[in-house]
Amino acid sequence: MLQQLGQRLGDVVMRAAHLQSELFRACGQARRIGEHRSQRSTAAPVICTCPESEVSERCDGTERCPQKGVVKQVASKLVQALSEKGLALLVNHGIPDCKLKAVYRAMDEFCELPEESRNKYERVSPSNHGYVKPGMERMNENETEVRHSFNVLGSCDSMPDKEVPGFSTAVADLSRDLKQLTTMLLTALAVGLEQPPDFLLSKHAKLLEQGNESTLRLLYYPPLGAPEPGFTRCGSHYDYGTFTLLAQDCEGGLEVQTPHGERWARVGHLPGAILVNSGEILNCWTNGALPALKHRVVVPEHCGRGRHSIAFFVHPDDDIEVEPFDAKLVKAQEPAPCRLQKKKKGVLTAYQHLQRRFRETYAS
Ligand SMILES: O=C(O)CCC(=O)C(=O)O
Ligand SMILES: [Fe+2]
Repeated sequence: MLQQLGQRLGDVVMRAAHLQSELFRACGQARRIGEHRSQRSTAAPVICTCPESEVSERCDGTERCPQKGVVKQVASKLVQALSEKGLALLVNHGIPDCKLKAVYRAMDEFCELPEESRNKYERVSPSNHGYVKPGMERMNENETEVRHSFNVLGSCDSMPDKEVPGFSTAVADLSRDLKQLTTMLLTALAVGLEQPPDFLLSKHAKLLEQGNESTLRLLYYPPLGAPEPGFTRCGSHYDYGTFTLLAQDCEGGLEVQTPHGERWARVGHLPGAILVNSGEILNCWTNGALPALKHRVVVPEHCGRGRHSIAFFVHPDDDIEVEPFDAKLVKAQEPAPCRLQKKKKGVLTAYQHLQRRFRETYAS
């Protein structure tokens, strides 16, 4: 009898502890991403890219956590998040806020220059490097997209340092950290897909060098007042590459359509987090197992301020082909049509795919 009672008490205590930890987890998650505030917000999975035991004061983007342990912990969470939601919020990623803010400031100063100074750095097709003024790029035809972008390719050196001292230093500092984070994520993704650790890395061997179109894009969306028909910040689209890392200020406006949902949902702002979302090439490689995320940036109703964001578009090396990997890799998936394959003539390379998208979206 006493033994039975003891057992029951033990069970109750265990259950209470379990419920408490569930509650803490749920509260932490909700508090962090503010998902409970609006029905239209999406619950973006939060992934810590530096295990708790490794987080230290010194983890500021230059001090990295040991790769091996991190990769294992991130791998399955990342694959699950990208397959179910197409996105995740990365925390403890090691990229200090001050490096992001330095780039926001550099872009602010660039946008304050007179138009003729800005135009000296204009993007000239087919290169993707350089300044893109408002209205020059359209993700869809019906709306004018009001944003300034400065695309930075690792292999190009035309930078407005004369007009904005420190521009390239701020960009280089951040790019170095983003490349390091990307290396870890590509390794984790490969491991999560049950492939050798360097399976995806080897397809991105020239990241930020000649022969690879990965791009750091600085974005500034000027204040527009209230939403107005015919104008938006960024039309709905999929990113073109493997995945994108996105940092944003607290202005808001980013909306996503998760793979199995039709409605647009806001992504709550989690200070310091970096969003990762899958792009068209990852979608194609995995035959839809890791679907590309449709997203857009709307003008918030209350909009009184400008919005800053930084996107790091991760692309495979130019000559890598865009076709589904071996069927074994994407087992148990419905065969989803890969929209990137060229009819009959074979497959596109990463570079050809990108150029095709640029022809569709850039005015010149
Ligand atoms: O500014 C943003 O938050 C998103 C930008 C974006 O989606 C893009 O440039 O592809
Ligand atoms: Fe995008």
